[in-house]
Amino acid sequence: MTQEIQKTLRDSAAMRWTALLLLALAMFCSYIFMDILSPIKDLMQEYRGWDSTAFGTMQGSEVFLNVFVFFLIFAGIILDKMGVRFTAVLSAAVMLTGAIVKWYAVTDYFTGSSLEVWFNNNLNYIPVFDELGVSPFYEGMPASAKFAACGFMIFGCGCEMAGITVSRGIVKWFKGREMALAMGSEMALARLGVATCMIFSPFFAKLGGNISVSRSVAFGVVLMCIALIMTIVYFFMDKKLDSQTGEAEEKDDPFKISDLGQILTSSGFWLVALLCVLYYSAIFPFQKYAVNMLQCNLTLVEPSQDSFWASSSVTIVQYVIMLVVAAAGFASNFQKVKRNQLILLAISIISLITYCYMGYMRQSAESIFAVFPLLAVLITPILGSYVDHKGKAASMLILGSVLLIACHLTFAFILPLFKDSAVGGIIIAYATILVLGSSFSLVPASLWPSVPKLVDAKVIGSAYALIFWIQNIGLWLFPLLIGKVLDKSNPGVTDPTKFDYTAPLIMLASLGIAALLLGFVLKAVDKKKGLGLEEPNIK
Ligand SMILES: C[C@H](N)C(=O)N[C@@H](CCCCN)C(=O)O
Repeated sequence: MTQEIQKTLRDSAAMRWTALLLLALAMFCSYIFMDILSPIKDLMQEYRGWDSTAFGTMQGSEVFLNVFVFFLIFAGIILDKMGVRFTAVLSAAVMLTGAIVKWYAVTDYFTGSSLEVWFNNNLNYIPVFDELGVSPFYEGMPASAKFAACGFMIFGCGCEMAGITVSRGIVKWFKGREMALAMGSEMALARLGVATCMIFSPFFAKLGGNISVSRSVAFGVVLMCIALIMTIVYFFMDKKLDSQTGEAEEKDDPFKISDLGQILTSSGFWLVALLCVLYYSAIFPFQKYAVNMLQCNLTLVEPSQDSFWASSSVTIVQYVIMLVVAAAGFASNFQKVKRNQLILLAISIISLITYCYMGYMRQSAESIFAVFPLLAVLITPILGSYVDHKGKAASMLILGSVLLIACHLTFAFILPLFKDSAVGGIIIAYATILVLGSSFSLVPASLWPSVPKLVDAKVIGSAYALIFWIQNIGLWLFPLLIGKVLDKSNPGVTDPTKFDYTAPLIMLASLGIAALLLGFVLKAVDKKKGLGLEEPNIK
Protein backbone atom coordinates (compact mmCIF):
# COMPACT_ATOMS: atom_id res chain seq x y z
CA MET A 1 0.00 0.00 0.00
CA THR A 2 2.71 2.43 1.06
CA GLN A 3 4.61 1.56 -2.08
CA GLU A 4 1.55 2.38 -4.21
CA ILE A 5 1.20 5.80 -2.62
CA GLN A 6 4.83 6.61 -3.30
CA LYS A 7 4.61 5.72 -6.99
CA THR A 8 5.24 8.68 -9.28
CA LEU A 9 4.66 9.14 -12.99
CA ARG A 10 8.23 8.18 -13.79
CA ASP A 11 7.89 4.89 -11.94
CA SER A 12 5.30 3.86 -14.50
CA ALA A 13 7.03 2.64 -17.66
CA ALA A 14 4.04 3.70 -19.79
CA MET A 15 4.13 7.26 -18.43
CA ARG A 16 7.89 7.69 -18.73
CA TRP A 17 7.85 6.44 -22.29
CA THR A 18 4.87 8.70 -23.07
CA ALA A 19 6.86 11.67 -21.78
CA LEU A 20 9.75 10.56 -23.97
CA LEU A 21 7.46 10.15 -26.98
CA LEU A 22 6.18 13.72 -26.63
CA LEU A 23 9.69 15.14 -26.50
CA ALA A 24 10.93 12.83 -29.25
CA LEU A 25 8.04 13.75 -31.56
CA ALA A 26 8.88 17.41 -31.10
CA MET A 27 12.49 16.59 -32.07
CA PHE A 28 11.26 14.48 -35.02
CA CYS A 29 9.45 17.56 -36.40
CA SER A 30 12.41 19.84 -35.78
CA TYR A 31 14.83 17.47 -37.57
CA ILE A 32 12.54 17.51 -40.58
CA PHE A 33 12.64 21.29 -40.65
CA MET A 34 16.39 21.38 -40.02
CA ASP A 35 17.10 19.72 -43.39
CA ILE A 36 14.05 20.85 -45.29
CA LEU A 37 16.05 22.49 -48.11
CA SER A 38 18.88 19.93 -48.15
CA PRO A 39 17.36 17.52 -50.71
CA ILE A 40 16.36 20.38 -53.03
CA LYS A 41 19.72 22.14 -53.34
CA ASP A 42 19.47 21.86 -57.13
CA LEU A 43 16.00 23.50 -57.12
CA MET A 44 17.23 26.33 -54.89
CA GLN A 45 19.93 27.03 -57.48
CA GLU A 46 17.49 26.84 -60.40
CA TYR A 47 14.53 28.71 -58.86
CA ARG A 48 16.12 31.08 -56.35
CA GLY A 49 19.62 31.51 -57.78
CA TRP A 50 21.45 30.14 -54.73
CA ASP A 51 24.89 28.87 -55.78
CA SER A 52 26.77 26.42 -53.49
CA THR A 53 28.29 29.25 -51.45
CA ALA A 54 24.89 30.89 -50.87
CA PHE A 55 23.37 27.51 -50.04
CA GLY A 56 26.18 26.63 -47.61
CA THR A 57 26.14 30.07 -45.97
CA MET A 58 22.40 29.79 -45.42
CA GLN A 59 22.69 26.24 -44.06
CA GLY A 60 25.52 27.18 -41.70
CA SER A 61 23.56 30.19 -40.43
CA GLU A 62 21.34 27.84 -38.41
CA VAL A 63 23.82 27.82 -35.56
CA PHE A 64 25.29 31.32 -36.09
CA LEU A 65 23.61 32.99 -33.09
CA ASN A 66 24.31 29.97 -30.92
CA VAL A 67 28.00 30.22 -31.64
CA PHE A 68 28.74 33.92 -31.96
CA VAL A 69 26.16 35.44 -29.63
CA PHE A 70 26.64 32.51 -27.21
CA PHE A 71 22.91 31.84 -27.31
CA LEU A 72 23.45 28.20 -26.43
CA ILE A 73 25.21 29.12 -23.23
CA PHE A 74 22.22 31.29 -22.28
CA ALA A 75 19.97 28.40 -23.27
CA GLY A 76 21.86 26.14 -20.83
CA ILE A 77 21.47 28.72 -18.09
CA ILE A 78 17.75 29.16 -18.87
CA LEU A 79 17.38 25.37 -18.74
CA ASP A 80 19.17 25.07 -15.42
CA LYS A 81 17.22 27.97 -13.93
CA MET A 82 13.76 27.46 -15.41
CA GLY A 83 13.63 23.71 -15.79
CA VAL A 84 12.77 21.29 -18.57
CA ARG A 85 9.09 22.02 -19.18
CA PHE A 86 9.39 25.80 -19.49
CA THR A 87 12.44 25.54 -21.75
CA ALA A 88 10.80 22.86 -23.91
CA VAL A 89 7.80 25.08 -24.70
CA LEU A 90 10.02 28.15 -25.15
CA SER A 91 12.30 26.34 -27.60
CA ALA A 92 9.37 25.08 -29.69
CA ALA A 93 7.93 28.61 -29.86
CA VAL A 94 11.31 29.99 -30.99
CA MET A 95 11.65 27.26 -33.64
CA LEU A 96 8.18 28.03 -35.01
CA THR A 97 8.99 31.76 -35.27
CA GLY A 98 12.21 31.07 -37.18
CA ALA A 99 10.46 28.55 -39.42
CA ILE A 100 7.82 31.11 -40.44
CA VAL A 101 10.50 33.68 -41.32
CA LYS A 102 12.40 31.12 -43.42
CA TRP A 103 9.20 30.09 -45.18
CA TYR A 104 8.41 33.71 -46.08
CA ALA A 105 11.93 34.21 -47.45
CA VAL A 106 11.51 31.48 -50.06
CA THR A 107 7.92 32.30 -51.07
CA ASP A 108 6.96 34.21 -54.20
CA TYR A 109 5.57 36.95 -51.90
CA PHE A 110 9.13 37.81 -50.93
CA THR A 111 10.30 38.01 -54.55
CA GLY A 112 9.90 41.60 -55.69
CA SER A 113 8.90 42.85 -52.22
CA SER A 114 10.42 45.95 -50.64
CA LEU A 115 12.02 43.63 -48.09
CA GLU A 116 13.85 41.86 -50.91
CA VAL A 117 15.09 45.19 -52.23
CA TRP A 118 16.24 46.16 -48.75
CA PHE A 119 18.07 42.87 -48.22
CA ASN A 120 19.68 43.18 -51.65
CA ASN A 121 21.05 46.59 -50.75
CA ASN A 122 21.91 45.95 -47.11
CA LEU A 123 23.49 43.43 -44.77
CA ASN A 124 26.22 42.61 -47.25
CA TYR A 125 28.26 42.46 -44.15
CA ILE A 126 27.61 43.30 -40.51
CA PRO A 127 30.51 45.41 -39.24
CA VAL A 128 30.90 43.78 -35.82
CA PHE A 129 30.97 40.26 -37.27
CA ASP A 130 32.87 41.27 -40.38
CA GLU A 131 35.71 42.56 -38.23
CA LEU A 132 35.89 39.13 -36.63
CA GLY A 133 35.87 37.59 -40.12
CA VAL A 134 32.66 35.66 -39.43
CA SER A 135 29.98 37.70 -41.20
CA PRO A 136 26.87 35.55 -41.81
CA PHE A 137 26.28 37.19 -45.20
CA TYR A 138 28.41 38.35 -48.11
CA GLU A 139 28.23 40.89 -50.91
CA GLY A 140 26.04 39.52 -53.66
CA MET A 141 24.31 36.84 -51.58
CA PRO A 142 20.71 36.56 -52.90
CA ALA A 143 18.24 38.46 -50.69
CA SER A 144 16.09 35.35 -50.26
CA ALA A 145 19.11 33.43 -48.94
CA LYS A 146 19.93 36.25 -46.52
CA PHE A 147 16.41 36.49 -45.14
CA ALA A 148 16.07 32.69 -45.02
CA ALA A 149 19.35 32.67 -43.07
CA CYS A 150 17.84 35.14 -40.55
CA GLY A 151 14.89 32.81 -40.03
CA PHE A 152 17.14 29.77 -39.84
CA MET A 153 19.29 31.49 -37.18
CA ILE A 154 16.19 31.99 -35.01
CA PHE A 155 15.09 28.41 -35.68
CA GLY A 156 18.58 27.16 -34.77
CA CYS A 157 18.43 28.88 -31.36
CA GLY A 158 15.20 27.04 -30.58
CA CYS A 159 16.34 23.76 -32.07
CA GLU A 160 19.59 23.51 -30.14
CA MET A 161 17.85 24.70 -26.97
CA ALA A 162 15.33 21.89 -27.55
CA GLY A 163 18.18 19.40 -28.03
CA ILE A 164 19.75 20.08 -24.64
CA THR A 165 16.34 20.30 -22.99
CA VAL A 166 15.31 16.90 -24.29
CA SER A 167 18.58 15.34 -23.11
CA ARG A 168 18.08 16.84 -19.68
CA GLY A 169 14.43 15.75 -19.70
CA ILE A 170 15.49 12.18 -20.45
CA VAL A 171 17.99 12.24 -17.59
CA LYS A 172 15.19 13.51 -15.33
CA TRP A 173 12.74 10.76 -16.29
CA PHE A 174 15.15 7.87 -16.89
CA LYS A 175 18.23 8.21 -14.67
CA GLY A 176 19.03 4.83 -13.12
CA ARG A 177 16.66 3.18 -15.59
CA GLU A 178 16.93 2.56 -19.35
CA MET A 179 18.57 5.95 -19.97
CA ALA A 180 20.74 5.11 -22.98
CA LEU A 181 17.89 3.15 -24.56
CA ALA A 182 15.64 6.18 -24.09
CA MET A 183 18.25 8.53 -25.60
CA GLY A 184 18.83 6.06 -28.43
CA SER A 185 15.10 5.87 -29.09
CA GLU A 186 14.75 9.64 -29.13
CA MET A 187 17.60 9.91 -31.63
CA ALA A 188 16.12 7.07 -33.69
CA LEU A 189 12.94 9.07 -34.11
CA ALA A 190 14.99 12.14 -34.99
CA ARG A 191 16.76 10.09 -37.70
CA LEU A 192 13.38 9.04 -39.04
CA GLY A 193 12.66 12.76 -39.25
CA VAL A 194 15.68 13.21 -41.53
CA ALA A 195 14.52 10.30 -43.72
CA THR A 196 11.02 11.81 -43.84
CA CYS A 197 12.48 15.12 -44.88
CA MET A 198 14.60 13.54 -47.66
CA ILE A 199 11.48 11.93 -49.14
CA PHE A 200 8.81 14.56 -48.56
CA SER A 201 10.68 17.82 -49.12
CA PRO A 202 11.24 17.12 -52.86
CA PHE A 203 7.77 15.55 -53.00
CA PHE A 204 6.10 18.75 -51.81
CA ALA A 205 8.38 20.95 -53.92
CA LYS A 206 7.36 19.07 -57.08
CA LEU A 207 3.74 18.37 -56.10
CA GLY A 208 1.31 18.58 -59.01
CA GLY A 209 4.09 19.10 -61.55
CA ASN A 210 4.73 22.79 -60.83
CA ILE A 211 7.83 23.51 -58.75
CA SER A 212 7.40 25.48 -55.53
CA VAL A 213 10.28 25.39 -53.06
CA SER A 214 8.22 27.26 -50.47
CA ARG A 215 5.69 24.42 -50.36
CA SER A 216 8.34 22.19 -48.79
CA VAL A 217 9.11 24.80 -46.16
CA ALA A 218 5.36 25.30 -45.48
CA PHE A 219 5.18 21.55 -44.74
CA GLY A 220 7.95 22.07 -42.19
CA VAL A 221 6.11 25.02 -40.61
CA VAL A 222 3.01 22.85 -40.06
CA LEU A 223 5.22 20.29 -38.33
CA MET A 224 6.70 22.96 -36.08
CA CYS A 225 3.15 23.81 -34.94
CA ILE A 226 2.73 20.12 -34.03
CA ALA A 227 6.06 20.23 -32.14
CA LEU A 228 4.78 23.16 -30.09
CA ILE A 229 1.63 21.24 -29.18
CA MET A 230 3.73 18.22 -28.10
CA THR A 231 5.84 20.33 -25.75
CA ILE A 232 2.72 21.92 -24.24
CA VAL A 233 1.30 18.46 -23.45
CA TYR A 234 4.70 17.47 -22.01
CA PHE A 235 4.61 20.63 -19.84
CA PHE A 236 1.60 19.30 -17.94
CA MET A 237 3.07 15.80 -17.47
CA ASP A 238 6.31 17.25 -16.16
CA LYS A 239 4.44 19.55 -13.78
CA LYS A 240 2.49 16.59 -12.42
CA LEU A 241 5.73 14.66 -11.88
CA ASP A 242 7.24 17.52 -9.91
CA SER A 243 4.13 17.85 -7.78
CA GLN A 244 4.41 14.12 -6.99
CA THR A 245 8.10 14.13 -6.18
CA GLY A 246 7.96 17.46 -4.38
CA GLU A 247 10.84 18.69 -6.55
CA ALA A 248 10.54 22.29 -7.68
CA GLU A 249 12.89 22.50 -10.62
CA GLU A 250 13.09 26.25 -10.43
CA LYS A 251 14.12 26.38 -6.78
CA ASP A 252 16.28 23.38 -6.00
CA ASP A 253 19.90 23.30 -7.06
CA PRO A 254 19.99 26.80 -8.55
CA PHE A 255 22.53 27.27 -11.31
CA LYS A 256 25.67 29.20 -10.45
CA ILE A 257 28.20 30.46 -13.00
CA SER A 258 30.89 28.92 -10.77
CA ASP A 259 29.43 25.50 -11.60
CA LEU A 260 30.84 25.95 -15.10
CA GLY A 261 34.33 25.68 -13.61
CA GLN A 262 33.56 22.11 -12.57
CA ILE A 263 32.67 21.25 -16.15
CA LEU A 264 35.58 23.05 -17.77
CA THR A 265 38.19 21.41 -15.55
CA SER A 266 37.11 17.89 -16.53
CA SER A 267 39.50 16.44 -19.12
CA GLY A 268 36.92 13.78 -19.98
CA PHE A 269 34.41 16.51 -20.78
CA TRP A 270 36.84 18.26 -23.14
CA LEU A 271 37.70 15.07 -24.97
CA VAL A 272 34.05 14.18 -25.47
CA ALA A 273 33.24 17.74 -26.58
CA LEU A 274 36.09 17.79 -29.14
CA LEU A 275 35.21 14.36 -30.43
CA CYS A 276 31.63 15.54 -30.75
CA VAL A 277 32.49 18.61 -32.84
CA LEU A 278 34.80 16.63 -35.15
CA TYR A 279 32.40 13.75 -35.67
CA TYR A 280 29.22 15.77 -36.10
CA SER A 281 30.96 18.23 -38.46
CA ALA A 282 31.57 15.31 -40.78
CA ILE A 283 27.93 14.17 -40.62
CA PHE A 284 25.37 16.98 -40.36
CA PRO A 285 26.98 19.33 -42.91
CA PHE A 286 27.44 16.33 -45.24
CA GLN A 287 23.74 15.53 -44.87
CA LYS A 288 22.96 18.94 -46.36
CA TYR A 289 24.85 18.12 -49.56
CA ALA A 290 24.48 14.34 -49.74
CA VAL A 291 21.53 14.23 -52.14
CA ASN A 292 23.30 16.58 -54.51
CA MET A 293 26.53 14.56 -54.13
CA LEU A 294 24.60 11.46 -55.25
CA GLN A 295 22.98 13.37 -58.14
CA CYS A 296 26.51 14.31 -59.26
CA ASN A 297 28.08 10.85 -58.82
CA LEU A 298 25.33 8.57 -60.12
CA THR A 299 23.84 8.40 -63.57
CA LEU A 300 20.17 8.41 -62.66
CA VAL A 301 17.55 8.15 -65.37
CA GLU A 302 14.24 9.06 -63.77
CA PRO A 303 11.43 6.92 -65.26
CA SER A 304 8.79 8.99 -67.06
CA GLN A 305 5.97 9.91 -64.69
CA ASP A 306 2.71 8.41 -65.90
CA SER A 307 0.55 10.70 -63.83
CA PHE A 308 0.79 12.82 -60.75
CA TRP A 309 -1.21 10.32 -58.69
CA ALA A 310 0.90 7.37 -59.86
CA SER A 311 4.16 9.02 -58.80
CA SER A 312 2.67 10.32 -55.53
CA SER A 313 1.38 6.89 -54.59
CA VAL A 314 4.83 5.37 -55.22
CA THR A 315 6.34 7.95 -52.85
CA ILE A 316 3.73 7.19 -50.22
CA VAL A 317 4.13 3.39 -50.57
CA GLN A 318 7.89 3.80 -50.22
CA TYR A 319 7.43 5.90 -47.10
CA VAL A 320 5.04 3.35 -45.60
CA ILE A 321 7.67 0.66 -46.21
CA MET A 322 10.18 2.90 -44.45
CA LEU A 323 7.84 3.19 -41.48
CA VAL A 324 7.54 -0.61 -41.37
CA VAL A 325 11.36 -0.88 -41.32
CA ALA A 326 11.51 1.58 -38.46
CA ALA A 327 8.54 0.29 -36.47
CA ALA A 328 9.47 -3.40 -36.69
CA GLY A 329 13.12 -2.70 -35.94
CA PHE A 330 12.22 -0.45 -33.05
CA ALA A 331 9.66 -2.85 -31.58
CA SER A 332 12.22 -5.67 -31.69
CA ASN A 333 14.17 -3.83 -28.97
CA PHE A 334 11.34 -4.27 -26.54
CA GLN A 335 10.73 -7.98 -27.11
CA LYS A 336 11.76 -10.24 -24.30
CA VAL A 337 11.09 -13.42 -26.32
CA LYS A 338 14.01 -14.09 -28.67
CA ARG A 339 11.80 -15.62 -31.38
CA ASN A 340 9.54 -12.51 -31.55
CA GLN A 341 12.59 -10.32 -31.69
CA LEU A 342 14.00 -12.28 -34.63
CA ILE A 343 10.66 -12.21 -36.49
CA LEU A 344 10.43 -8.43 -36.12
CA LEU A 345 14.03 -7.96 -37.22
CA ALA A 346 13.41 -10.18 -40.26
CA ILE A 347 10.33 -8.09 -41.20
CA SER A 348 12.40 -4.98 -40.80
CA ILE A 349 15.27 -6.24 -42.95
CA ILE A 350 12.98 -7.53 -45.72
CA SER A 351 11.18 -4.16 -45.76
CA LEU A 352 14.56 -2.42 -45.90
CA ILE A 353 15.56 -4.46 -48.96
CA THR A 354 12.18 -3.70 -50.60
CA TYR A 355 12.71 -0.03 -49.83
CA CYS A 356 16.16 -0.09 -51.46
CA TYR A 357 14.80 -1.84 -54.54
CA MET A 358 12.09 0.81 -54.91
CA GLY A 359 14.71 3.53 -54.59
CA TYR A 360 16.63 1.88 -57.41
CA MET A 361 13.52 1.61 -59.60
CA ARG A 362 12.66 5.25 -59.00
CA GLN A 363 16.24 6.35 -59.76
CA SER A 364 15.88 9.15 -57.26
CA ALA A 365 18.87 10.41 -55.30
CA GLU A 366 16.72 11.63 -52.41
CA SER A 367 15.08 8.27 -51.85
CA ILE A 368 18.50 6.57 -52.06
CA PHE A 369 19.94 8.88 -49.42
CA ALA A 370 16.82 8.55 -47.26
CA VAL A 371 18.08 5.09 -46.34
CA PHE A 372 20.89 6.77 -44.37
CA PRO A 373 18.97 7.33 -41.17
CA LEU A 374 17.09 4.03 -41.45
CA LEU A 375 19.85 1.81 -40.15
CA ALA A 376 20.32 4.30 -37.36
CA VAL A 377 16.61 3.96 -36.51
CA LEU A 378 17.09 0.21 -36.38
CA ILE A 379 20.25 -0.01 -34.37
CA THR A 380 20.55 3.15 -32.23
CA PRO A 381 18.16 1.80 -29.57
CA ILE A 382 19.90 -1.62 -29.70
CA LEU A 383 23.25 0.06 -29.16
CA GLY A 384 21.75 2.31 -26.47
CA SER A 385 20.52 -0.76 -24.66
CA TYR A 386 23.98 -2.35 -25.10
CA VAL A 387 25.59 0.71 -23.45
CA ASP A 388 23.03 0.47 -20.62
CA HIS A 389 23.82 -3.16 -19.90
CA LYS A 390 27.37 -3.79 -21.14
CA GLY A 391 29.04 -0.37 -21.46
CA LYS A 392 31.92 -0.04 -23.98
CA ALA A 393 30.97 3.54 -24.92
CA ALA A 394 34.58 4.66 -25.64
CA SER A 395 35.23 1.66 -27.91
CA MET A 396 32.02 2.40 -29.81
CA LEU A 397 33.18 5.97 -30.42
CA ILE A 398 36.38 4.61 -31.98
CA LEU A 399 34.57 2.15 -34.22
CA GLY A 400 32.09 4.85 -35.32
CA SER A 401 34.97 7.10 -36.40
CA VAL A 402 36.65 4.31 -38.40
CA LEU A 403 33.42 3.67 -40.32
CA LEU A 404 32.97 7.39 -40.95
CA ILE A 405 36.42 7.69 -42.54
CA ALA A 406 35.87 4.60 -44.70
CA CYS A 407 32.53 5.93 -45.97
CA HIS A 408 33.70 9.43 -46.93
CA LEU A 409 36.71 7.96 -48.74
CA THR A 410 34.44 5.53 -50.59
CA PHE A 411 32.20 8.41 -51.70
CA ALA A 412 35.26 10.39 -52.78
CA PHE A 413 37.22 7.73 -54.68
CA ILE A 414 35.18 4.58 -55.33
CA LEU A 415 31.68 5.84 -56.14
CA PRO A 416 32.82 8.09 -59.04
CA LEU A 417 34.47 5.02 -60.69
CA PHE A 418 30.98 3.51 -61.07
CA LYS A 419 29.35 6.57 -62.60
CA ASP A 420 28.63 4.75 -65.84
CA SER A 421 27.36 1.57 -64.20
CA ALA A 422 23.66 2.04 -63.48
CA VAL A 423 23.43 -0.86 -61.01
CA GLY A 424 26.98 -0.89 -59.56
CA GLY A 425 26.90 2.80 -58.58
CA ILE A 426 23.58 2.47 -56.78
CA ILE A 427 24.67 -0.68 -54.91
CA ILE A 428 27.87 1.01 -53.73
CA ALA A 429 25.91 4.11 -52.77
CA TYR A 430 23.39 2.09 -50.74
CA ALA A 431 26.07 -0.01 -49.03
CA THR A 432 28.15 3.04 -48.09
CA ILE A 433 25.14 5.01 -46.91
CA LEU A 434 24.04 2.09 -44.72
CA VAL A 435 27.50 1.75 -43.18
CA LEU A 436 27.56 5.50 -42.57
CA GLY A 437 24.16 5.11 -40.93
CA SER A 438 25.54 2.50 -38.57
CA SER A 439 28.44 4.78 -37.71
CA PHE A 440 25.87 7.46 -36.98
CA SER A 441 24.26 5.05 -34.51
CA LEU A 442 27.44 4.02 -32.75
CA VAL A 443 28.68 7.50 -31.94
CA PRO A 444 25.51 9.26 -30.70
CA ALA A 445 24.30 6.16 -28.80
CA SER A 446 27.54 6.10 -26.83
CA LEU A 447 28.48 9.78 -26.70
CA TRP A 448 25.40 11.44 -25.21
CA PRO A 449 24.72 8.96 -22.38
CA SER A 450 28.40 9.30 -21.37
CA VAL A 451 28.00 12.99 -20.43
CA PRO A 452 26.21 12.35 -17.10
CA LYS A 453 29.24 10.22 -16.12
CA LEU A 454 31.57 13.17 -16.58
CA VAL A 455 29.79 15.95 -14.68
CA ASP A 456 27.54 16.45 -11.68
CA ALA A 457 23.76 16.04 -12.26
CA LYS A 458 23.25 19.64 -11.11
CA VAL A 459 25.20 21.08 -14.05
CA ILE A 460 24.14 18.56 -16.66
CA GLY A 461 22.04 21.13 -18.57
CA SER A 462 25.02 23.48 -18.80
CA ALA A 463 27.33 20.60 -19.75
CA TYR A 464 25.08 19.62 -22.66
CA ALA A 465 24.82 23.28 -23.64
CA LEU A 466 28.61 23.67 -23.66
CA ILE A 467 29.10 20.53 -25.76
CA PHE A 468 26.42 21.72 -28.19
CA TRP A 469 28.11 25.13 -28.35
CA ILE A 470 31.45 23.62 -29.25
CA GLN A 471 29.74 21.27 -31.72
CA ASN A 472 27.81 24.21 -33.25
CA ILE A 473 31.08 25.90 -34.24
CA GLY A 474 31.66 22.97 -36.59
CA LEU A 475 28.05 22.91 -37.72
CA TRP A 476 28.36 26.57 -38.73
CA LEU A 477 31.78 26.32 -40.33
CA PHE A 478 31.56 23.13 -42.36
CA PRO A 479 28.38 23.65 -44.44
CA LEU A 480 29.95 26.95 -45.42
CA LEU A 481 33.35 25.42 -46.16
CA ILE A 482 31.86 22.59 -48.21
CA GLY A 483 29.98 25.16 -50.33
CA LYS A 484 33.11 27.28 -50.81
CA VAL A 485 35.36 24.30 -51.58
CA LEU A 486 32.74 23.01 -54.01
CA ASP A 487 32.54 26.33 -55.87
CA LYS A 488 36.37 26.70 -55.90
CA SER A 489 37.02 23.13 -57.08
CA ASN A 490 34.37 23.34 -59.81
CA PRO A 491 35.11 26.61 -61.64
CA GLY A 492 32.64 27.32 -64.43
CA VAL A 493 30.31 24.42 -63.59
CA THR A 494 26.75 25.75 -63.83
CA ASP A 495 24.79 22.50 -64.00
CA PRO A 496 23.96 21.69 -60.33
CA THR A 497 24.22 17.94 -61.02
CA LYS A 498 27.75 18.06 -62.44
CA PHE A 499 29.88 18.99 -59.43
CA ASP A 500 33.01 17.06 -58.47
CA TYR A 501 32.69 16.37 -54.72
CA THR A 502 36.17 14.84 -54.16
CA ALA A 503 37.73 17.82 -52.33
CA PRO A 504 34.89 18.38 -49.81
CA LEU A 505 34.74 14.64 -49.11
CA ILE A 506 38.47 14.45 -48.36
CA MET A 507 37.98 17.36 -45.97
CA LEU A 508 35.21 15.43 -44.17
CA ALA A 509 37.29 12.23 -44.01
CA SER A 510 40.09 14.23 -42.33
CA LEU A 511 37.65 15.23 -39.60
CA GLY A 512 36.98 11.54 -39.07
CA ILE A 513 40.71 10.83 -38.71
CA ALA A 514 41.02 13.55 -36.04
CA ALA A 515 37.95 12.12 -34.24
CA LEU A 516 39.51 8.65 -34.33
CA LEU A 517 42.74 9.88 -32.70
CA LEU A 518 40.74 11.61 -29.98
CA GLY A 519 38.76 8.41 -29.45
CA PHE A 520 41.99 6.58 -28.62
CA VAL A 521 43.06 9.35 -26.23
CA LEU A 522 39.63 9.25 -24.55
CA LYS A 523 39.84 5.51 -24.06
CA ALA A 524 43.30 5.84 -22.48
CA VAL A 525 42.16 8.69 -20.19
CA ASP A 526 39.07 6.70 -19.23
CA LYS A 527 41.26 3.77 -18.22
CA LYS A 528 43.71 5.93 -16.30
CA LYS A 529 41.17 8.10 -14.47
CA GLY A 530 38.38 5.53 -14.13
CA LEU A 531 35.74 7.77 -15.73
CA GLY A 532 33.53 4.73 -16.18
CA LEU A 533 32.86 5.25 -19.89
CA GLU A 534 33.37 1.55 -20.61
CA GLU A 535 31.09 0.64 -17.69
CA PRO A 536 27.37 -0.17 -18.11
CA ASN A 537 24.76 2.43 -17.03
CA ILE A 538 22.62 -0.15 -15.27
CA LYS A 539 24.61 -2.07 -12.71
C1 LIG B 1 22.52 18.88 -33.80
C2 LIG B 1 22.41 18.70 -32.33
N1 LIG B 1 23.21 19.68 -31.70
C3 LIG B 1 22.86 17.32 -31.92
O1 LIG B 1 23.95 17.16 -31.46
N2 LIG B 1 22.00 16.33 -32.03
C4 LIG B 1 22.27 14.98 -31.62
C5 LIG B 1 21.35 14.57 -30.54
C6 LIG B 1 21.73 15.02 -29.21
C7 LIG B 1 20.78 14.56 -28.17
C8 LIG B 1 19.50 15.30 -28.26
N3 LIG B 1 18.61 15.00 -27.20
C9 LIG B 1 22.03 13.98 -32.74
O2 LIG B 1 22.71 12.96 -32.78
O3 LIG B 1 21.13 14.21 -33.53
